[in-house]
Amino acid sequence: MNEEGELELREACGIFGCVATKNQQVPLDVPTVISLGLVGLQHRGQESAGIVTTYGKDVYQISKVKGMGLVNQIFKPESLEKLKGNIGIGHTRYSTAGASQIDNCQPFIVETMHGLISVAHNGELINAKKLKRKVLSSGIGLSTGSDSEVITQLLSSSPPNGEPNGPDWPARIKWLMTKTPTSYSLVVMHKDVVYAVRDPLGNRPLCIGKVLPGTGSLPNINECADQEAHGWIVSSESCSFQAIGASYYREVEPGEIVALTESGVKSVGIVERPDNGLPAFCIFEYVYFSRPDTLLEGQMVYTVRKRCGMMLAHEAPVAADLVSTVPESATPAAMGFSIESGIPYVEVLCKNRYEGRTFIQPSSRLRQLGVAKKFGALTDNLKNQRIVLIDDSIVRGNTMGPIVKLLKKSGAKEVHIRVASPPLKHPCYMGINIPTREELIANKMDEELLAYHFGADSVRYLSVDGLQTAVKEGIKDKGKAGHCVACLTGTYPVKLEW
Ligand SMILES: O=P(O)(O)OC[C@H]1O[C@H](OP(=O)(O)OP(=O)(O)O)[C@H](O)[C@@H]1O
Ligand SMILES: NC(=O)CC[C@H](N)C(=O)O
Ligand code: SF4
Ligand SMILES: [Mg+2]
Repeated sequence: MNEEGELELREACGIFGCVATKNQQVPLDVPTVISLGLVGLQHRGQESAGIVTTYGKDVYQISKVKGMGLVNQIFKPESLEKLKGNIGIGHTRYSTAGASQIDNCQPFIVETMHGLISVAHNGELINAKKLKRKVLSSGIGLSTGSDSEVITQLLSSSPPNGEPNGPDWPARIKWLMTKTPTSYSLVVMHKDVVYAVRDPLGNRPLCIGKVLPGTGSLPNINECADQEAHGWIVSSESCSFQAIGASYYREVEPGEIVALTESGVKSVGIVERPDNGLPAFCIFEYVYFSRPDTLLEGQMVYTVRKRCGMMLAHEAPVAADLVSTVPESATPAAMGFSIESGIPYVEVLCKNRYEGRTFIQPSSRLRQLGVAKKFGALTDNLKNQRIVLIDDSIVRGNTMGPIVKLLKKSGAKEVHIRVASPPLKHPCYMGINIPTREELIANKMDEELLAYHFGADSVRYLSVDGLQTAVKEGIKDKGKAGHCVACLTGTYPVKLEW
């Protein structure tokens, strides 16, 4: 909730982990690698960030730096100096549960029977309230409003079969996973291991990269399979690998627990989905949240967005002189629309690069002002032109109205809005703070009314089928892929229990 008491559509957090491999002549600078990794994930969370590191020898010895703000503001050389270790995890946050304040800043650290554990979480527990009651009734106090703290506390209790041979973290993680089906991608650090965990539905992304000696080269993993790793990393998105000189290794599978140690990467368990149904990977990661250079399910997000634009041109054609984008995230879809329709792609809006993403402004008033400050019209390109204007999504409708006004005022003859995703009508309970039903403009107006409201000549959305087809086209094993489309259809991947 913001100060006006309204829920906002926010992005998902970014999580990152790194382990240096043993016997390296020049050891990997793990704190710097993690901070670079988090910069690459900055688009997923801009409220606060934190890094925890250790040498993995003493279960009570860790160093941590956390703060409010952007990664580069928090991790300056002086603060990176404070981080010691050859293994660590990091987080960059957008709050979905618990206020945006330093107490809720991640990674969370708690002391367990076996020493300290640190946890960074992306997602939102669908049954957080129930689990919170469970934790509290077992006599454990909670000090924050964050569901990620609930995860950390649940991991600090022994699994039902006990631990006759010492701490069994995979068993503890599996036990947690049977208590909550979604939504979480986690990095859990204890002593000398980072566990990378993806919930059984695979709702949030998580992938592994191999750090190679030197920087700059990014060979395909098949080309560098024989090269010795300098370290291993795990990240919400592969876009963060490029800055580190790491190559993409593989995704963490839905329900999988992978251990990263100085000896390498090992799958240490998998929790099946209860009904053996398909995964429910968030389709909005493709539409808006992920960076276009990220690989999801073996395909580049940019390519999928382009295909959505092509599909949209096919489903909702219109006679026009040019196709354009509402920058940034809609640009690949606009390219796709242009290719499929044969109408040239021309830029009509100039974006102020110092203005952030509008969704995430802390209040409605600021969001509206934000839109006005964010765009200028490229008048020479649009005078007397019939424009097809592509956006990736319409949520509250704050962005589109002022833009159409600006374009018309600047001389556009017609503005036809084409949206590269279906109408957003239902809330998300899995890690994205989509506004309430009442605030979502698609619940108040159909396409015709929206066109009138925005002052546009027409509005058309992509169909749910069209979006799913565009996403599935590039997935190799189509039979195994499944996506959550709950905010578009109202059908949730699991029963909602509070
Ligand atoms: O209907 P609304 O409530 O206005 O929200 C929809 C807009 O918000 C997002 O852009 P945003 O400015 O967040 O980021 P971007 O620059 O990555 O496109 C999205 O891409 C749409 O343009
Ligand atoms: N966006 C997220 O993934 C948030 C994680 C967690 N629920 C929090 O609010 O901190
Ligand atoms: S409801 Fe929408 S935003 Fe939430 S996980 Fe599902 S597809 Fe993603
Ligand atoms: Mg946008």
